[in-house]
Amino acid sequence: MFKVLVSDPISDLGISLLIEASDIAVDKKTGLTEDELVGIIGEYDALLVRSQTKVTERIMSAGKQLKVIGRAGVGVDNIDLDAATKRGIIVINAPDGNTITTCEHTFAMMMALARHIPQAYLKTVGGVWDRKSFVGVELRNKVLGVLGMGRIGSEVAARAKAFGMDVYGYDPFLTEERAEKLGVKLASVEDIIRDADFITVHTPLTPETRHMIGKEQFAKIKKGVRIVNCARGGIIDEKALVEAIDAGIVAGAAFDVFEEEPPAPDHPFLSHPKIIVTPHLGASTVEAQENVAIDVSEQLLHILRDEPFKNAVNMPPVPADVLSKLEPYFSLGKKLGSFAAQIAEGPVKEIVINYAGELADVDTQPLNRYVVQGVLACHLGSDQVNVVNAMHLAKSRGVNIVVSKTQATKGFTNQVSVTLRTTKEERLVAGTLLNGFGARITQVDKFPVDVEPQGHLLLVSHHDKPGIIGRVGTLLGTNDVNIATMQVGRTIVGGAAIMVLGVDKGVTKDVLAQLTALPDLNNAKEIQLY
Ligand SMILES: NC(=O)c1ccc[n+]([C@@H]2O[C@H](COP(=O)([O-])OP(=O)(O)OC[C@H]3O[C@@H](n4cnc5c(N)ncnc54)[C@H](O)[C@@H]3O)[C@@H](O)[C@H]2O)c1
Ligand SMILES: O=C(O)CC[C@@H](O)C(=O)O
Repeated sequence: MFKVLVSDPISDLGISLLIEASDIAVDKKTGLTEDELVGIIGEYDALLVRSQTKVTERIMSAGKQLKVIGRAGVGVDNIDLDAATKRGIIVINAPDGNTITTCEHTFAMMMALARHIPQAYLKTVGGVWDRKSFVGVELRNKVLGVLGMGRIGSEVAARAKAFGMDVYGYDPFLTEERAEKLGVKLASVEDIIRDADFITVHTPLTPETRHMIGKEQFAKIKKGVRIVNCARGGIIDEKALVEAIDAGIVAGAAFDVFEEEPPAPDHPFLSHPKIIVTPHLGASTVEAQENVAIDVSEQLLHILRDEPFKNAVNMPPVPADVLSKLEPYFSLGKKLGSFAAQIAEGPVKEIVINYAGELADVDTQPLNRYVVQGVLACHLGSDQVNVVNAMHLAKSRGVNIVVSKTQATKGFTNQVSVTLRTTKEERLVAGTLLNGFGARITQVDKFPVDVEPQGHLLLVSHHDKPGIIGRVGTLLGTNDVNIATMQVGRTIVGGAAIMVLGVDKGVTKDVLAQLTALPDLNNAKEIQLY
């Protein structure tokens, strides 16, 4: 008999599959503290949560029998994934079940914002018949900018079209073909900032999306824009948003999510007349809660019964003999994918992985997944992509994966190269494992280099001319950025060249812009590898 603990409110109908299974015993105990969970988790094989329970490392180490944690919903930011992976606990989620519900909530928020419904309601029930203060705007003929065209963003776009809106979409995986199919204009963030009357965000919260609309964007944004966030707190800079509203730039905002949840009682959103809020209700419908609970219950049953399952967020199923040959390359593969994704511009169309040398004789499928994970995690969020779901996610986003192998190497026993083809360009990053020295990046595009793939790196492309290295060093020094390592690569003297610098801390966008403005320097990009 397997024991399942449900520690957040989840409807019986959703988990009826578990309740009715003869080999499962379900306990529902909601509102427990971490200490209380630590006290009882040891007797359970599975834990089923929504977003309230924070599944910490402490809880997992006390869960000696715990095989699986099910999240009835999309975001797994309340589960310590690393701790789960370390212990071999499979984490599963239900990414599809609340898409429509959250899309509809976004629309409810957008319409309530356009027509001041919460503010008007409060006045009316307070006995004041005020028709003058609440003149709204129509959605028809307005430009809606959708940042993040995944499951929810695409559904929002479809509904916006039915309202007669002109929809702009931006997503690193949105290609011209897909945009056309969805009937949206393929736009950049800048296009959206410049033209949109309404902006709605539907991305995960990642280092890249954190404050993707902040002070800098509000300085250029279309006056009178209205902003909706039903995705994750922090994608829009809350402080900068309040300033932009108070400065008369932004007309209003509707937020379902906060940088800190629940927000402090004195949070400026809670008393601002132009901001409407809900307490993370995006997924809270009877239908969605049933859908996600049914999905996750099904998967949970498969895992407990040792049957094939989908939507695992964390576990790499690799046979032991393959593992011993490939394991040393997993981290390198992921970093090469991540490096390539961080330097390539435009929506990714194809990932080409080439194995040279001894690796050509091995079934590299598990390693392919690490490379693809590295590419996708950059845009989808590291908590959403893992070696189990990486290929599925790539396929569902129309990203083609090509794997080629060759016995011949250029001096290395093994070499892995990752070529990323986007709608704009093709970028290549190759690496190897050097006996006794560990992982190295050996090539970036056509340039040979020798770089440890670790920490903060800067990739600078320039013309091979005297003085350029000094200028880069001086500029970084002036901006308090310490250079730990530096590699220069060129193919001909006086031609195109690159520098890869290891720096002790991240650099600001402003420093990158200053670097790019240096004479004879074409471009500077920051890459973070962990
Ligand atoms: N409010 C709620 O209750 C609620 C409910 C469900 C989901 N969510 C949240 O909504 C968000 C979207 O969920 P989804 O199911 O559509 O996820 P999804 O993975 O299907 O879509 C996210 C999309 O964001 C894109 N993206 C990543 N980085 C980007 C960037 N820098 N610029 C533009 N696009 C970028 C990705 O390519 C992807 O297509 C997630 O943050 C999820 O946690 C909130
Ligand atoms: O459980 C919830 O209501 C939150 C759901 C939502 O934020 C998600 O990521 O799925």
